[in-house]
Amino acid sequence: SKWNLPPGPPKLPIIGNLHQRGELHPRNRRNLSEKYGPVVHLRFGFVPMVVISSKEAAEDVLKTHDLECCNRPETAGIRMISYNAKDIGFAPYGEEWRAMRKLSVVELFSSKKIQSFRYVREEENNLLVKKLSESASSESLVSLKKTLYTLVGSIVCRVGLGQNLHECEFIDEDGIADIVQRSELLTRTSMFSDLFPGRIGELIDLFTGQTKRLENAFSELDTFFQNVLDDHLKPGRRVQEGSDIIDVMIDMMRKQDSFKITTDHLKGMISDIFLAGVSTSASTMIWAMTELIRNPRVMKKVQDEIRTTLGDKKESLTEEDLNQLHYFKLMVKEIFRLHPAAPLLLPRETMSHIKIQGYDIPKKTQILVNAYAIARDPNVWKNPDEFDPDRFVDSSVDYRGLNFELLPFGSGRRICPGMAMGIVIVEFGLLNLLYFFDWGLPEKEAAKKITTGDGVALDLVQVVLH
Ligand code: HEM
Repeated sequence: SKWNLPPGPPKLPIIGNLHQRGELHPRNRRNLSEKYGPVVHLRFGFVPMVVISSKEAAEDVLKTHDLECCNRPETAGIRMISYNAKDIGFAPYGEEWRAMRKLSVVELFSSKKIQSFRYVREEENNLLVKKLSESASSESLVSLKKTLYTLVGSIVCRVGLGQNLHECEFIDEDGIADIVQRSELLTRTSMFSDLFPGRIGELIDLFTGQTKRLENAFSELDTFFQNVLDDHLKPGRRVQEGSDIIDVMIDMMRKQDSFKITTDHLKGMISDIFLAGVSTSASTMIWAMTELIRNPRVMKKVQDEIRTTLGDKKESLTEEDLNQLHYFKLMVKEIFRLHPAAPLLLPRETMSHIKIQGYDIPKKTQILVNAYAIARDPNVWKNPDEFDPDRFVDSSVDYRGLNFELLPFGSGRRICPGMAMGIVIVEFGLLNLLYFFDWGLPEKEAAKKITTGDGVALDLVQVVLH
């Protein structure tokens, strides 16, 4: 080749590196960079791909070449849940993406909006504390997955979609974890036509039944999104928390005073808020509780700080209580480092030929920024696999997109717009769990485990009222 392409494993004819797909699993990703360096070239079928695993190379892509990369709805499942890229997360760079993102920032994520929904987060957390107190007094085990998906789902659905899950007719509050996980299955399901675009790929998917399987999985999600939309379209709808972003979009659609908003844009927005908002925050909290239960020294240090600072007598907490805590916030930062909810960020595609760390990256190459490997790079972090919030005591490294060794929310033009909301949901939820309760593994039986994100976290745990 006339180009200096990055190194990578040898490619077989036609399939390329398809037989090495497992290398892209979060736990294996570091192996790839250990063998080939921080910029690795792969090809899955006909799709060329570059995986970035160092902070310098990530900075090159996300800062220097930000404008030359756009997000890529790379699989059929993602095209479905993004309603053909009519959402924010997978919309190509352009006017529509800009308008949708701006809408979300003004109507959902501005600091004024986030502040004004403080009472929803406080109410939902109080409800959680009440439920957990009942589990504690009856000595029944608690499922972290069910508890935390329900907490985050209730907050996100109330704030973003105007749905109070405790009264909702079309979704059960305890069913949130299942529905989100079904969507994750959709994003993970690989179709032949994703790797070999064209008629032949589509026919093979049809004959092997993959198309049908994907459509079935999507249909349940789509029904939920359609119900949310129908609820907004009902004449005389009872608006509990004031009009939300979907009301605003419907209004804009009727007045035709913006870009041409279609039902796909509305469902794309609902899908983004629900899917991007719920599983990210819930899985971060599950990992925080898992690491704390596994590391009693850190658990004690965090709880001592919380209980000494806030005193022992509070009946409920407010978000202001978070401002007084220091070590607690370092613990959350350490969780964002060890367990980034989107380990490969959102896939990008080069819109022109660029150079990363001296390597040529041709136009239309998929770029995956391996935030997981970067946050565990032994050249940057001491004992990178250890859960140790103390590493941040004298460090100014932060996770808000400016330090490329720590990118749980991404960086650049596509940085997570829900970051401020996600942080407060995670921090305040954890604060309530740690202030009011003591946590441990069940005494006799082994704790049930769940696979989430990059590994196996705890699910069933024991809770005791402090
Ligand atoms: C702990 C919580 C969260 C984490 C760790 C997280 C992480 C991320 C990451 C890594 C990205 C991709 C950024 C990139 O590729 O550079 C992203 C994008 C996005 N996130 Fe979040 N997120 C969280 C919470 C939320 C919440 C609460 C919402 C909405 C309710 C949300 C909505 C979005 C959207 C719409 C995008 C796509 C942005 C675009 O492409 O322009 N996120 N998030």
